[in-house]
Amino acid sequence: MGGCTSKPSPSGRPDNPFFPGNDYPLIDNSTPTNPTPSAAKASPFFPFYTPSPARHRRNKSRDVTGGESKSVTSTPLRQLRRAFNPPSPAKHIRAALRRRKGKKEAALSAEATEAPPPEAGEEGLSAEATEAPPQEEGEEVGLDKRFGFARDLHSRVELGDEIGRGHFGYTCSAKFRKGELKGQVVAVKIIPKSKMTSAIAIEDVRREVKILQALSGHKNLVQFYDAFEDNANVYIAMELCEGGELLDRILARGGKYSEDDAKPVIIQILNVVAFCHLHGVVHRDLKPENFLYTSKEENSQLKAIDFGLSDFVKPDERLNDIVGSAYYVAPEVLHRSYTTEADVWSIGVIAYILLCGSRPFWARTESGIFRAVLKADPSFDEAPWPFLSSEAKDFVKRLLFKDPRRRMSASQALMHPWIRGYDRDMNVPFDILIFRQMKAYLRSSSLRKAALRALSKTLITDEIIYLKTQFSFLSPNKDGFITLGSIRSALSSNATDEMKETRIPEFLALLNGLQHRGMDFEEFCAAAINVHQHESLDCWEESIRHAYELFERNGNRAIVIEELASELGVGPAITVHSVLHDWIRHTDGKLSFFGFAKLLHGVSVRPSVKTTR
Ligand SMILES: Nc1ncnc2c1ncn2[C@@H]1O[C@H](COP(=O)(O)OP(=O)(O)OP(=O)(O)O)[C@@H](O)[C@H]1O
Ligand SMILES: [Ca+2]
Ligand SMILES: [Ca+2]
Ligand SMILES: [Ca+2]
Repeated sequence: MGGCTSKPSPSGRPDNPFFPGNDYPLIDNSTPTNPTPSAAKASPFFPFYTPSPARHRRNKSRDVTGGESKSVTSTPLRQLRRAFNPPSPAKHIRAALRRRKGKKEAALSAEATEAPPPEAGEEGLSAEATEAPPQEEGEEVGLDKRFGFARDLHSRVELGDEIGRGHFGYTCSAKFRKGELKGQVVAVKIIPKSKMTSAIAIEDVRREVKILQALSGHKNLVQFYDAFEDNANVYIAMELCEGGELLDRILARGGKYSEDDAKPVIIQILNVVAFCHLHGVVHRDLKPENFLYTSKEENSQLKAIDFGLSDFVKPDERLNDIVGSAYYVAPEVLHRSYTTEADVWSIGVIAYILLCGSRPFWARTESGIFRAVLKADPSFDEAPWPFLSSEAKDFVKRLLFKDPRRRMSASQALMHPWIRGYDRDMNVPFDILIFRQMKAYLRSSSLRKAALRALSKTLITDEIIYLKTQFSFLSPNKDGFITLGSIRSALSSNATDEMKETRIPEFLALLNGLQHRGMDFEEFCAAAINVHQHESLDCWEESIRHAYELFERNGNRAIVIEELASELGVGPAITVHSVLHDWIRHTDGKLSFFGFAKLLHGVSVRPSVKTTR
């Protein structure tokens, strides 16, 4: 069964992912962050970056609060200059860029006049918009903009020229005047306090620094040095990356990378993102602009920057605020219930762009893009896709599964056949997804455990290779067993302080089913098998039939509805019973094939949702 391949992307919709592009960008007021729609447009902390230059034009003309600064008004040009082509037909990125540059002014004025009224009820986005809680007027008056950072920037650091700009701040080169880093040239990101017009915006900056500080040390993450403040600004001193943004390299190449050139880029991105996820951080703004090269050299190291939209997430928690950049945003973010997999989607978008030079989800307006993200399947039919390896396509498709439960995790992606052999010395980090699976397994009923054990006998080679790697990570003493102690020591090596102090104890507490015993590889496979991912394989039907046969031989038993209900943790309601009726075979009272399949998928116990915005 080892040769089983993936299915083509689910419900392969052949139609064009373009939509008539005259929708008003609904997202503007769909997040509760925003005090009011108009204030949201004026706020530089508006958490969603529109790809449409039109909005910035409108902002400018409509902005009566004076909240627009140089950095925001400079963005439309930057984004126009940097637009990718639509996916269909895939065109050479450079040619389109040249064309667009010529038409820039015309396009700007045309699009600026193109703002039709909002469409009601579309995609649920406008419905969600009404959920935005009202924010008190004049909140800014009482805002405490003290961060507790050092106030002696100017005596310790000499600021140099501006080297970059974003929505929130600008970045300068700088030099330490004294101390350990004396003479060292660094980068200082400067975020004006005048832009922090809400408690949430202030909290975002606080978190940006905290996360950078907590994660600093990974080779693909910008090194943090120190944070400062004065009455006007917050200053984040970090490693200077002199090689420019990944986006510029993509554009300089004309958009397309050979498979072998794309691999090291994607590996570095996956590496740092798997690290973030293990440490409980979702980046939420992964895009080629937010990866910098340390030097101009072709194979210099890539560093993730800009944790301005990042957040902490506990293993069991889901986030619900809609943030990110439209082209890269995952469907479940738009549905307001997501966790680490949302970052993996963004990496899928980056991988798609690297390999073909076009965006997988494209439209002329924000709401059009969102519709494409939610509904359209990216095209793999046009050049260069037919000429790329099937592994490359499978890889990208598995990052872009709309169902986050089917999507690969970052660690898993590093083990995908397309890149697995590329870097022999690669250390694949522990997968947070395995942890979630193990936790769920340890808490499930003996019947479900037996079902999972049967299914794990149908794992394919690629799955086994990945599970072996993860197992050997967790059982460093090589005695063939995972224990709480072995998990602790595996996670502690290379862990950040934050990880050691809070995260590892949290992990261990959730795995307390292992308190008095070990777990061998066979059981680990049952614990870690991901039913939703396994289901996306071509051989699923065959696989589950075979698993049921095994389960019939040594796992199935007579069960009554009450017991089943309590095993599943559902109440004794009559409606539940009528549902569970089909799960039990009438002839002998044992679990039916239907019940077996249902049991494998588990009952979805509603996870806690973190509400931050
Ligand atoms: N460590 C660094 N070394 C060199 N340049 C940097 C560094 N950090 C940031 N920059 C430059 O400054 C730009 C803005 O930084 P950053 O993306 O962190 O700001 P932002 O205001 O959060 O931007 P955004 O609009 O993307 O949210 C980057 O795109 C990059 O060009
Ligand atoms: Ca950025
Ligand atoms: Ca940012
Ligand atoms: Ca921020």
